[in-house]
Amino acid sequence: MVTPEEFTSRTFDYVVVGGGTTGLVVAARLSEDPSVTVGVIEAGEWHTNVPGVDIPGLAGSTLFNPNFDWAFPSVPQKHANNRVIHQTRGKGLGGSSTINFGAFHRGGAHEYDAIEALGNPGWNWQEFLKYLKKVETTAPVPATAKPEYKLASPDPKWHGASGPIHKTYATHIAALHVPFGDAFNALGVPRNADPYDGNNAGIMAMYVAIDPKTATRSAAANAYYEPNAGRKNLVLLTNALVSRIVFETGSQPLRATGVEFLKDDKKYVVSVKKEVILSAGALQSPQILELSGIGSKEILSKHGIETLVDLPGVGENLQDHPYVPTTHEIDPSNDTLDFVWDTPEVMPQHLELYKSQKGFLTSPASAVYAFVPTKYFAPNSEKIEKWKAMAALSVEEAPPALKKQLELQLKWLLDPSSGEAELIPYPGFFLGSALKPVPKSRYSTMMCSVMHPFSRGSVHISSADPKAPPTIDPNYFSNPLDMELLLAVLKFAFKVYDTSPIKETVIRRTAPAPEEGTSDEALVEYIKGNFGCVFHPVGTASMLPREDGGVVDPELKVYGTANVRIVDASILPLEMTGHIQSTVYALGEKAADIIKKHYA
Ligand SMILES: Cc1cc2nc3c(=O)[nH]c(=O)nc-3n(C[C@H](O)[C@H](O)[C@H](O)COP(=O)(O)OP(=O)(O)OC[C@H]3O[C@@H](n4cnc5c(N)ncnc54)[C@H](O)[C@@H]3O)c2cc1C
Repeated sequence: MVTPEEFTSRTFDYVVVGGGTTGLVVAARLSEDPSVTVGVIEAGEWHTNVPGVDIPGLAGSTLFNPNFDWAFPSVPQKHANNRVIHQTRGKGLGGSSTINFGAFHRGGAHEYDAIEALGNPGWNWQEFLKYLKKVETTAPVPATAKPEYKLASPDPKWHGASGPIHKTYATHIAALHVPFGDAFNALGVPRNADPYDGNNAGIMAMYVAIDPKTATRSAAANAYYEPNAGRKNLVLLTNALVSRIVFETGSQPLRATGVEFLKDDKKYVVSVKKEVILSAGALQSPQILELSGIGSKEILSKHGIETLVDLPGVGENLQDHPYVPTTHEIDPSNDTLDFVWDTPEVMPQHLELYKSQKGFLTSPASAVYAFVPTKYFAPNSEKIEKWKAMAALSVEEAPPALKKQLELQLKWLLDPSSGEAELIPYPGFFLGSALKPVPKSRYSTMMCSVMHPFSRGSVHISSADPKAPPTIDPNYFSNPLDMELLLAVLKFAFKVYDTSPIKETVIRRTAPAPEEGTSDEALVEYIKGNFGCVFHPVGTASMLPREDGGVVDPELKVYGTANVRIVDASILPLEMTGHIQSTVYALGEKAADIIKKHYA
């Protein structure tokens, strides 16, 4: 780490904006060549030796802390009683990989192939698979956990053996996860013994990004940056907010010559020789583009910013996974995480246990996930026909660019092997919901989520001031099909709780409480009042043809520029099933190869 004066005294070959998940992948890979210089600018700190970051069971404790979380609000959501939905984004070295919940998952082969089908040659499942494997080192299934899991039999051919991120199965599994697997199975949802082979539907145990040697989080900062921090050609500047990209006046296409940033309220510019790589994440890369004069002319002129490239796709096509929890009180003999809230005095014992890599703190709370195709969560075939008609109408009414995306989503909705809903059993009362647990009672919560929402939102600057948070409008449920689907997933979760061997332990449903009403209308109100997002925003600088609202081409180059690329989750044109971090790391790896090849 250096001072801003030292940083700006150099001209770097590459300046990476945002030392987050993808930014650090690209910086680490490009600086493998000692003749290449890379400068990384990160707005937050380098969080080292922080229990809330390192200890898997404490994931979530950094949320809302301004040192770790940008904690953006959304605008009031007009299709959800004007609620403001919290948009957590990681702040600090490693970005969101430093604060996320560690689930290490993959999309389905069809979702990666769709990226290619939307106009991006070379961005398909086979190509992604190469990089998904490059990212990871896979630990053997822990011997202690094997009999309990009964789901996991990974085939090494789908898994990486020597990448920087360590992935393992959780060593501590709440006993309840096993009967949940059985209940899903009883409802027809098949077990999937290795969901990493391109078919990710079913009920499964999920890998987590944890180094099993230390039982600590494995993420961008400790996997991609720390081992390379000693490289002379890799220079990191923290606590510096990038305000814009500086371009050569009159250049056509626009040529970036530097990056402007604020540190301790002082303005600096660092020079760049080859490229600027924007990796500020799906909510802030569009912000920096707009502050730099790239975006919709209409939006830029409103804020007094000269339009250098009129690119209306910037900040549009925002998608995320909306989720809603349902909670049941269960038999008090169950071992759940509720003790953390009602008997906090036992925490020191658990911290002690953790030192010998034992106990719940070694693992994320949830170990079993279900990705459920429509045919299982739809109540009947008439409903599927209704959803099909709604989706077809959305395709018909969509502008030409969006039509191509929605056509794919319609196909997946009807595909018996595409996981269109996610259900995550959580052993305890989930404090994200509005209700409060009764001390000494035990609970089980199911997170219910829709994987390919038909709604589209946007993120744009709210001001020309780089310190002003962007205006984030995920526009949840603007397409009514998303509410229909989420309602059906919630009702499917009720069915799971009403199926053996879970049914036998349930005392009563506490959220939504039956007294609040059991009609669809009442449940929709419950969803509106209690839903949140799973923090997987994508699409806001989509890799698509320019005429389809694209912001970057298949080489990740921003249209209208000579040397600015975007490498982060914003370039994914369509939301993926489940948890996107492994895909995001993989796209960072692929981007680094694209850039290296370009200059070879
Ligand atoms: C709370 C939470 C839980 C999640 N759980 C999971 C999970 O369990 N499994 C999973 O697969 N995925 C999960 N995700 C999603 C996943 O972590 C992200 O999709 C992924 O990390 C995004 O990577 P990125 O590189 O696009 O952005 P980020 O990793 O967010 O990086 C962006 C970086 O840019 C920096 N930055 C932004 N603006 C500026 C600026 N102006 N100047 C300088 N720096 C700037 C930020 O501080 C940040 O470090 C979760 C995300 C969150 C937030």
